[in-house]
Amino acid sequence: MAATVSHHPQAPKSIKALAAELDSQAPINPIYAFQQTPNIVNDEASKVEDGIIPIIDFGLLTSSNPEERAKTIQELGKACQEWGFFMVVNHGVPESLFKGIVDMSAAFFDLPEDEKMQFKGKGILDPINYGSSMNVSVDNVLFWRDFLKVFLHPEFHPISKPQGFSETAKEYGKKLREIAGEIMKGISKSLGLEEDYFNKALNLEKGLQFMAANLYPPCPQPELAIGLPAHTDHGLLTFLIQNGIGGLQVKHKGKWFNISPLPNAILANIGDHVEIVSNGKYKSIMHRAVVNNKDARISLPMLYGPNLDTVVSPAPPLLDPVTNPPLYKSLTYREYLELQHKSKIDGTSFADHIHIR
Ligand SMILES: O=C(O)CCC(=O)C(=O)O
Ligand SMILES: [Fe+2]
Repeated sequence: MAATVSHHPQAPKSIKALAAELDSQAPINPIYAFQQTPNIVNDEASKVEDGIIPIIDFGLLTSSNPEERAKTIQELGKACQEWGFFMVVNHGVPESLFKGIVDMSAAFFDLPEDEKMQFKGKGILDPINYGSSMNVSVDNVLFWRDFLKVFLHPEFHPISKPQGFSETAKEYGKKLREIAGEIMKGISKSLGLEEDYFNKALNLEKGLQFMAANLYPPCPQPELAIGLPAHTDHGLLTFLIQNGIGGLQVKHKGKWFNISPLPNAILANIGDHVEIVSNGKYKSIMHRAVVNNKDARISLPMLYGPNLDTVVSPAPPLLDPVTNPPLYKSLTYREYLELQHKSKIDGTSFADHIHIR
């Protein structure tokens, strides 16, 4: 099932091409205006506030001073439990590398439509996948977004255009992978598990890691469209950077918050597979992307997950038959992704679908 707007006969090849054709007065076609509940964006927009989310100092998390490290692990655990989102600072990734990957992604979306189409994917596990929208196979709607996904690990998949993209993606992927590994050790310890628990149980050495680039072109009627509907991320950790334009909203204690990351911080969130392994102690948090009528927004999520063929289950050392029985079914990451892809986006965390009732 091709995840592209060309699926709809009346639609142009990408949201970028559509946005370029529309003038600012053009009425938006309802196929871009899907919301899980009618007018969710309109109804809830007034409740959006600027959120202050926890900050994790990566230098302290990896400190050789045991007290500093222990204190930061505690803060990390609190951030996972209360927000599911946090900003990583003092991470050592040079600003030039952030700029490099943002610029390369912008250059990709600027390629002629026919050249981008060479990378059109067929399924969620395609290592290189360019398209628009989300689950075109099951949702009768399109979202105001074009995307590119590239798998970086356990195998690196080079993409031939634009020139220099692959080199930058490789370097960026390697740096973020090191950071993800340390954060997973911290999360493991914060749950009371041994530091290498996730690493060993989920075979993270051969874990899936991919980058995505999302382009949200300016939209003439942003209040009627949605960039990405509310969802949680699969996998363990997502790291997000953006081109300085806001649009991410996170649901916290029943309210939507606008998130504006600190410059050069990496915005991190935990995914469904941390929720499963922690047996629900840390929840994967709903988030969505809204669009605006002025600036093109680029966001770059990097997903770090288990090995595709490893079964993911609640961690046995955390369980107790009476006080903490397993709440989630055991599935391989691959099975989870395939099941999720067959399901309609319904505004719930997909982890809820494998909840043992
Ligand atoms: O664009 C954003 O800020 C959010 C992107 C996102 O949630 C995703 O790609 O999963
Ligand atoms: Fe997401």
